[in-house]
Amino acid sequence: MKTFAEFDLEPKVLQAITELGFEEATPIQSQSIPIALTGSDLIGQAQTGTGKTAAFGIPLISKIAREEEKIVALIMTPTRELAIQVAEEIGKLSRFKGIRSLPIYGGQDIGRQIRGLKKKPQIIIGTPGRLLDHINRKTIRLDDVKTVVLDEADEMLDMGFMEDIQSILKLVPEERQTMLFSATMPPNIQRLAQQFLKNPEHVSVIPKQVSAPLIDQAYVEVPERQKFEALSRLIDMESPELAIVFGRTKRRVDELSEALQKRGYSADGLHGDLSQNQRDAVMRKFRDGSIDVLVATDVAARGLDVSGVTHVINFDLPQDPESYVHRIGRTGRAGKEGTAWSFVTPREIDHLRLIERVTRHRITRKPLPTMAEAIEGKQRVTAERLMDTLENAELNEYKGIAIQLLEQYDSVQLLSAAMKLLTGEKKDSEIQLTPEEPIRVKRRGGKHDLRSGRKPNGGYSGRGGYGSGSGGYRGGNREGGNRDSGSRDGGNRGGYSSGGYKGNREGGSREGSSYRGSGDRNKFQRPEGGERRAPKREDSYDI
Ligand SMILES: Nc1ncnc2c1ncn2[C@@H]1O[C@H](COP(=O)(O)OP(=O)(O)OP(=O)(O)O)[C@@H](O)[C@H]1O
Ligand SMILES: [Mg+2]
Repeated sequence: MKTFAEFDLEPKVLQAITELGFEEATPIQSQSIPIALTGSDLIGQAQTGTGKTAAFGIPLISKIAREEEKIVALIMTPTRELAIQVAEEIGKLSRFKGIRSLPIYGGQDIGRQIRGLKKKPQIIIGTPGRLLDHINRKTIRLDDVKTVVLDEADEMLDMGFMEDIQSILKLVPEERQTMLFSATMPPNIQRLAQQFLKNPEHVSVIPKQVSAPLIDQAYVEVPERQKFEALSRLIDMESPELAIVFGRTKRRVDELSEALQKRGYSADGLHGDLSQNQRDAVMRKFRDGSIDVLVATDVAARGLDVSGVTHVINFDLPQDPESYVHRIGRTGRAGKEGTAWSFVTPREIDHLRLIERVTRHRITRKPLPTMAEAIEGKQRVTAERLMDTLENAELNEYKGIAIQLLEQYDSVQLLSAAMKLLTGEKKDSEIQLTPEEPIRVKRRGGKHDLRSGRKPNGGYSGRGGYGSGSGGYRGGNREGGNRDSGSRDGGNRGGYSSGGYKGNREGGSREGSSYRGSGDRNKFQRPEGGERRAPKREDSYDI
């Protein structure tokens, strides 16, 4: 492990890193920072929660001069929440250097953004749709941009942002550095890389399994109509500090968060149909702990970094393995442990097996939590609260009544009554959720490997993320890599018969590995005022 002092960074950047509490660089940071500082293009892949933001943020900030009054760096993210979060981290990293950065995303008052732009930020962090709006209004000019980062590039493609990204990048000078980061690199990413990156260096920090190593992964087989009961019991049994529950559709998320509230849980929902103010409020409440269950669509699957998320629960299985990896990666971050549970209906077992195969990780089957376990879990929490109060609170005012009660009643009886009261038994209100169709396994042509998208012989062979002891990836064997001709983008994704950057992947050279798909998936109308999505995704993958 390297310390940050080993990189050639200016004191003000180092100071900011120290202030953030980072002591050692994570593997992706150790490898990416020196390369990024040279200015070469870069594709960075590393497990969720291992510090990819700082891996591009630190070099990016290092290269900007404080006096600059133009936009010199552009970071694109697929979701608004991620734009806000990345902007925050960039803000913290550039604090002492005095670099200005600004998030630009849909749903926020454009006037406010224009006022922000007048302060001449050097770094813009934005979602593609709103960025284009500003470009069209001429409130953002990209003529001086020297560095572009595509965070979660594969997701941006899946959301149908390809054309927007193309239009944006056409306006950025050719002489620039382009970096692309994600935990997963499905083959379609190569199309983007070939178009927009020049001889990129690949940095992959991926051990055998793609998902982060500190996540305990389990599933329970549960019929659709029993899922809600299973969820309540699971939450009671595990008593998460903070949990994210993923539902498949916006309707599901609405129904689920309402149902959880009805049962007395402190939960709220997040999805793309809420107003930006509502989305921001929910995220704020979750970050500050005033709600402890966030129910969300895949809008929260990528990149979000909320410390204290101990549990991720897939109430519905995600459509594909990439999404699984990103969803569960909301826990087990920055060296902490986490737990991921997935609910699988009997007809979805095959889909779970596919996820296991692609992520190369066995997911442990566990029985449905029993009522007794749920009650025991709740009682444990009550007992912990009680002991905490015992140790930390001022109790003198209560002692008189306590002595009186103890004279009258048996102490065990008395404490049991107090615990019952504190546990706050939940109302067993009847909950009816609209059933979701089971996810079907879709044929995935060729061998799918989430670890693709790197050069065959240059893999990293050290530890994967912090805290993991597993060995690194050595060599590549992506065979053909046809992702899937019938997947969620309507079957027009088209595969690569052979991939390969720098012409050295088995069976293909860079020039020879042409993209064979038709571009139809991007030919659709952009919804009014909204951000663009692929049509297939809209109905089957509605976030
Ligand atoms: N060197 C470091 N030491 C300690 N903590 C770090 C270090 N670098 C980053 N972190 C912290 O780790 C957390 C995860 O970082 P980040 O969000 O960049 O992960 P990521 O790799 O982008 O994950 P994802 O794939 O989910 O987007 C953040 O809270 C960040 O502040
Ligand atoms: Mg990230």
